Amino acid sequence: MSPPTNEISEISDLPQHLQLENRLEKLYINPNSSTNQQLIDEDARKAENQLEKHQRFLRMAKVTSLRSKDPNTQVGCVIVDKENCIVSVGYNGFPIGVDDDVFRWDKEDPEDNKHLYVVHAEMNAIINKRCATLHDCTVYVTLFPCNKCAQMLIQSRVKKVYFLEDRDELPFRASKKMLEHAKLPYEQIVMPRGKYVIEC
Ligand SMILES: O=c1ccn([C@H]2C[C@H](O)[C@@H](COP(=O)(O)O)O2)c(=O)[nH]1
Ligand SMILES: [Zn+2]
Repeated sequence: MSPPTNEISEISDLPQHLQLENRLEKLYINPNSSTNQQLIDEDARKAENQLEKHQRFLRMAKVTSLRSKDPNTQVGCVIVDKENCIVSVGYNGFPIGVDDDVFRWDKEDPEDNKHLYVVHAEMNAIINKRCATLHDCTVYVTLFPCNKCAQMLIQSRVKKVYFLEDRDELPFRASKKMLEHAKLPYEQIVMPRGKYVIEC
């Protein structure tokens, strides 16, 4: 529907680039109106609630990581379904029956180091799942997944990965390349200080 006649003469007198600008201004929604402010406030509240939910699950992943016997890096992973129910947890550790006292946790000897034995937290969480499928689940992990874990998460068809810490090392760079190509989104969450304080 064309604008009223008197507007046509005003708008058509303007240079082309101003004509669009003029029309856009007429569509401009005033954020200061009470209705729009309420919409903006509601969006802000929803975003805050979402962030708090991610922080809660990442705090659980951090608590899970405390069970790891890796003296250098403890990793925890929590997987939740579409209803935000926890369906699995995992931490980095040696396989069942592989004795922590026999196998070494150090990493100096290329022929005998922990990386040859340790099961990653994400892998343990995938294996430990108490549901038929991880399809569309959300993964919370304290350390960004390596390339091998990224493969398993992609194959498990999880929906998104939230993480606390990242590393600029080849396995993690390769992981990002795969996740982005597979369109599996990931997001780093910042925890305010004190969020790990667990009242026992
Ligand atoms: O995706 C990952 C990557 C690493 N981990 C675990 C494996 C190891 O136990 C530590 C890393 O040890 P560094 O001494 O920092 O190399 O993290 C994991 O669980 N998931
Ligand atoms: Zn891994």
